[in-house]
Amino acid sequence: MAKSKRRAFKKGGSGQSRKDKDDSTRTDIIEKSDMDNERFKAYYQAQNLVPEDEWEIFYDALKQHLPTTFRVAGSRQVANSLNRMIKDVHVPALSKVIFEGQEIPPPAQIPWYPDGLAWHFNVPKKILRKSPEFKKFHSFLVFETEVGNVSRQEAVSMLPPLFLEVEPHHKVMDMCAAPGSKTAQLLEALHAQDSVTATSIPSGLLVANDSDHKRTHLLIHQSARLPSPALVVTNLDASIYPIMKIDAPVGPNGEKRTQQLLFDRILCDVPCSGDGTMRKNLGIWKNWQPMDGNGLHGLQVRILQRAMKLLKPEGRIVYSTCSLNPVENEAVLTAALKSNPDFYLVDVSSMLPALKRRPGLSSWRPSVDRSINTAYATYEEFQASQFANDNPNTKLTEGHWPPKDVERYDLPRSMRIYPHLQDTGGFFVAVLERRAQTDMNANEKKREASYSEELPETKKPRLEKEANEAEPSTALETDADIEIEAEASPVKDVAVDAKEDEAEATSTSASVAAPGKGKKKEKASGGGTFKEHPYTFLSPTDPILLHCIERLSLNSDFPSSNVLVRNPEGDAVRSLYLANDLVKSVVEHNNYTRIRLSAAGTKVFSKQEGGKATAVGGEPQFRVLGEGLPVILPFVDPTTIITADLATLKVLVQSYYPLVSSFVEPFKSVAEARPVGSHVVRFPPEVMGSAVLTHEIVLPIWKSNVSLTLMMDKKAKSALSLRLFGDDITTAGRDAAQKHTAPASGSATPALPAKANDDVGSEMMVVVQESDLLDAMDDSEVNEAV
Ligand SMILES: C[S@@+](CC[C@H](N)C(=O)[O-])C[C@H]1O[C@@H](n2cnc3c(N)ncnc32)[C@H](O)[C@@H]1O
Repeated sequence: MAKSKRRAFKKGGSGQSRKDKDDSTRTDIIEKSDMDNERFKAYYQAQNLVPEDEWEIFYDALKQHLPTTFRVAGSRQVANSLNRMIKDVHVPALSKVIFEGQEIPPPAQIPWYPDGLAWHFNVPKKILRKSPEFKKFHSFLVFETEVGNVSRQEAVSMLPPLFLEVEPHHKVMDMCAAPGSKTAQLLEALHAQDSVTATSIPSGLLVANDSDHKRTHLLIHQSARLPSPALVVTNLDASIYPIMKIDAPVGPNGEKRTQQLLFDRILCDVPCSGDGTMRKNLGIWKNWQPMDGNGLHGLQVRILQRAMKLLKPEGRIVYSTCSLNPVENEAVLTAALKSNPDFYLVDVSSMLPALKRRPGLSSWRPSVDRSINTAYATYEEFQASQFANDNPNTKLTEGHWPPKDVERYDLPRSMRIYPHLQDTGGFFVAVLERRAQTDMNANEKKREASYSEELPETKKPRLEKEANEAEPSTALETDADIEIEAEASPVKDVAVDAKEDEAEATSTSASVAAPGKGKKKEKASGGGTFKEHPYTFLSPTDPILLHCIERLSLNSDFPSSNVLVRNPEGDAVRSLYLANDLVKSVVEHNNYTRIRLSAAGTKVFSKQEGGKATAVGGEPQFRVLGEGLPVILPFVDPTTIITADLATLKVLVQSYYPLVSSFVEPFKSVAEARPVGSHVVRFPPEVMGSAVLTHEIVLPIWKSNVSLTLMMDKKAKSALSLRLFGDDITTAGRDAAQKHTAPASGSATPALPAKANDDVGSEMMVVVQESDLLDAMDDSEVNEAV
């Protein structure tokens, strides 16, 4: 088979990268002519997914190449600025591109996405490689993706966070979050108040969870693109997620109290069979069969039911899948709504009016076997059948079928997105809300209380071993009401707790007391591969912390009691993280191994390794990180910030360690007068020849005895260089150009605040080659969530 004819796939929701597989053993290579599946046709025609006369259009759309889509990410102000650049600079440059005699349409804004911040274009890879204009645009996208200003994400995958309507004060949970494209959107909503240069500290919280340990780390990596003190990452099975504790207001006698952490917003973007992604994951054509959806139904119901228990009254849940199968969608909703009568589906037909959608189905027939047997209209019919008699182990439950009173669930309020409606993948979204407590009648409350008995006995999810081992005792709590509980004893020293936690993490079993339920045996939460270090909050008088505060002249508003470290000793030895109050509360009141806490807050300071890394007196030197700077900037004394011009920035971008003496005045004298260590430089808007800096940018530098270093990750530096100077003038970029493999240069475009998001001190310089750019794009396709 010719390579050009082969297209690879990943199955939706499985997260398997094409690079994970050895070509010789792959069965996922498919010819265009293989895009046909009789079982798929028979099954979905039996469901009346679309009107009969629309079937061919729908089926044909599934076989078409999926357009490339991306979202301009980051905080609102930065995003709007980059969006203007795309509109005013890139789109005009891409209009009227003729390739092999054909006019290629430029990228266009996705009409339903708020503020026109999402784009789509449908250009074959060949054009991206060969058309100079598209090649430039492609480089721009790759670099901006690297630094987090652009998110490559399927259009339909952008929907669930929009329907969740997150605000900065909300407590938000993303139950199945990896690899994290929706988590990024949720974080952006929490950070809606960020400015161009400074990150706000939202009062809300985002708990991003995934049961897959490796994917949790991918999630942490992705979320680092929008560093947030409000983020917590956990690694648990969402269907048994424990109710965590947080601080409650102090009691009347000043006693410390805790309360259950219930969420305002929960996203359930559950694992699914993924057949809505067939346009991209072509192997689904070959392997599709209805039992995949049947098998996932139970886990999906349990995850949604668990979310319902973790939600506040009047809170909102968005349930979504990239599956077309009603068994994974409407059937899950009815099963969960049935056991939680205080929930209802919300009519969101007036939201995103430009989005073309179809109402959720009110009737469907599961297939009872692989060969599409949809003969049974109701569960009762099925149970009474010879088939059920002959096949007692089918594991099909009542919940797989529509209930008799299906009308009462308002299923048409849920949304189906089909590929032919607006040239996207297939998707399902439903918005559920919990009634205010006073609206619940006594009967409903009673049913609510018996929640745990009502949980359907469904097949155990196929999870990683360690996720199965993590069965927190509080997962069995049935009560989701907010309870203020008096602490039996004052809050213990967190450092002591952390050490105890670590000891627990290494044991194989532990006895813990579930609140109000006496002693109970619990499997070790820290089993399997959970080997995280404890989280310890530093004393505000910690000498290293005080040194960092002093070095940057942080004002007294800096939340110095919210700085934590991650090492067994609980000392400030390497990195310092900043958490907001809610994240601190989560860390302090929950055993970190039991909730398998994988990340909390964001890194702001790091020890400078090597060279002149010790200050006078032999103290280790710490520096502010690029990713941490926007978070601490609001607290930095403005008089300590050095002001510099574009010519200075150009020198800093061009070389790794320019000598202080190589700069021009007045910057040179200012830099000479500064002590060795971490400093912050602001570059005000300026025009210098063809380079235009439209917004102020603020960046961290490190001063050694004789030289300065711009503390930016190499890719962020290249992206900044391309934006500002129209070319990659960094050392890496010049090396690449010398090998005739440099990333394509773009025309000088207005600069955006750069995200300096890595640890330059320990960084290996790698030359970015043109082939890497295409691969990088491919990687983001592979990792992109659907
Ligand atoms: C559809 S993907 C989520 C995509 C993600 N929301 C995004 O936008 O990037 C489903 C995720 O659920 C995770 N998962 C599977 N079973 C789970 C469970 N029982 N609890 C939590 N996560 C689970 C998978 O590891 C996978 O990452």
